Amino acid sequence: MSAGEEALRSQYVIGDEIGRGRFGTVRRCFASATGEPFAVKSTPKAPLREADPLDLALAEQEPKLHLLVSASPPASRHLVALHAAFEDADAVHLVLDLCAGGDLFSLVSARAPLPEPEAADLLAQLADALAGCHRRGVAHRDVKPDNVFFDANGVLKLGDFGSAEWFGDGRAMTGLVGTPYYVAPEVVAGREYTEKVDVWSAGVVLYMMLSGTVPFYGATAGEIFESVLRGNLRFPPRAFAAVSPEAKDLMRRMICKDVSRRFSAEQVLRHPWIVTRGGSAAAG
Ligand SMILES: Nc1ncnc2c1ncn2[C@@H]1O[C@H](COP(=O)(O)OP(=O)(O)OP(=O)(O)O)[C@@H](O)[C@H]1O
Repeated sequence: MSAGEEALRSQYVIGDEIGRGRFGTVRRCFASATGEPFAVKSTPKAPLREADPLDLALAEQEPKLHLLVSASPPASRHLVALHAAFEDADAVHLVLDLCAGGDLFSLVSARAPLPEPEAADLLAQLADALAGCHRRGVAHRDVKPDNVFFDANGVLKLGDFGSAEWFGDGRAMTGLVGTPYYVAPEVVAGREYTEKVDVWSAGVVLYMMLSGTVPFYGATAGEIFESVLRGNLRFPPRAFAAVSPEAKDLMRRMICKDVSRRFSAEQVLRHPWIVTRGGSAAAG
């Protein structure tokens, strides 16, 4: 057993595997002292070293950036908190909030289009998570439904800081990271970019919640990138006839090619459609 796994097992009892990602596995675990449940994400470094030096650099950077946003007091209650990290030459083990309520990908796959009050409530929680990250100088860079989780009480938690980057010293970011349907055009274009790439991706998530479709698509990653670069945002009546003008207004301000005009996460939180939670009577 490696030193990291041994240190992990000295404080946590390891349970069943919950899931598997491209490089790592996620297992249930329990704090030995209290029995409190967590999730532990373990990423072995050997396959990463063989795959791509950028992937290895990101995996090694993940705990630092994740800690920066979730250390007490957390930047937002809507971030998956990192409780402990164990690292050695072989692997990185991250002990995380257990998200027992599934993820947004499963929710939209089963139920989209969502009613506007529900979509607005989810986007408000996501924007709060992003505003918190951005205040601490961290861009997530892979906002998509698969990385948006729910805890056992249904509270939204943004997770997976495996693509995150620090921009806190005002430096511009570069590098093609993210996921084709959700990635911002300035990332695809290979230009320098800012934390507003996360707002574009969150806008695509909103479009997905309200219609069950994505705004930019293609048969291959290359075709999707071309569509993203054109950035021609449309609301086909078949999917959007029942969607309010206020929701469309917010999507236009998030999925906006001109970065200087694109909303920040804080501006999203102040938009009338978010403030009134999609016009729901419960808003206050
Ligand atoms: N904190 C968590 N609590 C509960 N389940 C989780 C948690 N984090 C991840 N999972 C689940 O574990 C699985 C693997 O997650 P992981 O983040 O390692 O990979 P991925 O995002 O699916 O893939 P990749 O990171 O390679 O793009 C997913 O099915 C995810 O739903």
